[in-house]
Amino acid sequence: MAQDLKVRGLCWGPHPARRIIEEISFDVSAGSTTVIVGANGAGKSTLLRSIYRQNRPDAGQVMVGGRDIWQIPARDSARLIAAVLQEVAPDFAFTVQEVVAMGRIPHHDSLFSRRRADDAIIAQALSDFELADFADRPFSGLSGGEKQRALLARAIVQQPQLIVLDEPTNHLDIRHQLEIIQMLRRLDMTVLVTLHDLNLAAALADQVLVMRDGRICALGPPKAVLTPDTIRTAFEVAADIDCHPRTGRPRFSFDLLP
Ligand SMILES: Nc1ncnc2c1ncn2[C@@H]1O[C@H](COP(=O)(O)OP(=O)(O)OP(=O)(O)O)[C@@H](O)[C@H]1O
Repeated sequence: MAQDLKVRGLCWGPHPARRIIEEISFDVSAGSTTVIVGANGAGKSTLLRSIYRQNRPDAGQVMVGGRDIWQIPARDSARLIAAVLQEVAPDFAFTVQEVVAMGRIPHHDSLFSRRRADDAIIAQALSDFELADFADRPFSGLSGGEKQRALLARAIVQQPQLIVLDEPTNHLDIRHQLEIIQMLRRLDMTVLVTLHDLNLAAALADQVLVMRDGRICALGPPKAVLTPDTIRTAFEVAADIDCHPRTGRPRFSFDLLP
């Protein structure tokens, strides 16, 4: 069962005099998807780091299913939250199957135990992400997009309540980008994801959170939030928005400001 996410008054900075994110509060209801967008350096990845328990917040709370993830053991939070990050260890000395299988570790008593049921979960993920043919190949030899799919598969086999993804469509070709978006829409999990592509954001989001200079500058459903004014404020570009003739979703094109 997916659980809801509540973020309250979250602040973090590398030292007390420099806050990168300030007073961030928002909710993601159980099973829904929130997409975070914003210009380079707006604080998107920094916000995610306090949510998946990498940066301990200076102030504020992150609650998943009513549990403050900074107040429970790391192992318990690993059962609640999976993260797919931009920063990938350059040389995992493991096969693709071993990397995907790592997602099961939070469910085990020891690092090396594995249950028979795990094999079916891992095989399904390898198949869903078109990785079955790569299963025995070294992870380090994969292309950027194949690595990204393997890391997504690892997060899915973790069977978390909340999945946090930082730019998961980076490195992916157009078909794989669309497939990842479709796959994320079908997940029975609460999803928090950063995306740069506003067309993909509008296709995926129940709610869009726009960040600027470490703060929330807009929050709400895609059509209400992704307006020319907000886009101009957040990205300093002019946006034209029309309606996609087939899907009915907003469609964006951009220009530099005069
Ligand atoms: N540990 C740190 N020490 C100092 N500055 C940091 C630290 N972490 C992040 N920053 C700075 O905070 C700002 C926000 O960074 P962050 O990576 O969160 O932005 P972002 O919105 O994810 O950007 P991008 O779209 O480029 O990935 C940047 O200016 C970054 O250099």
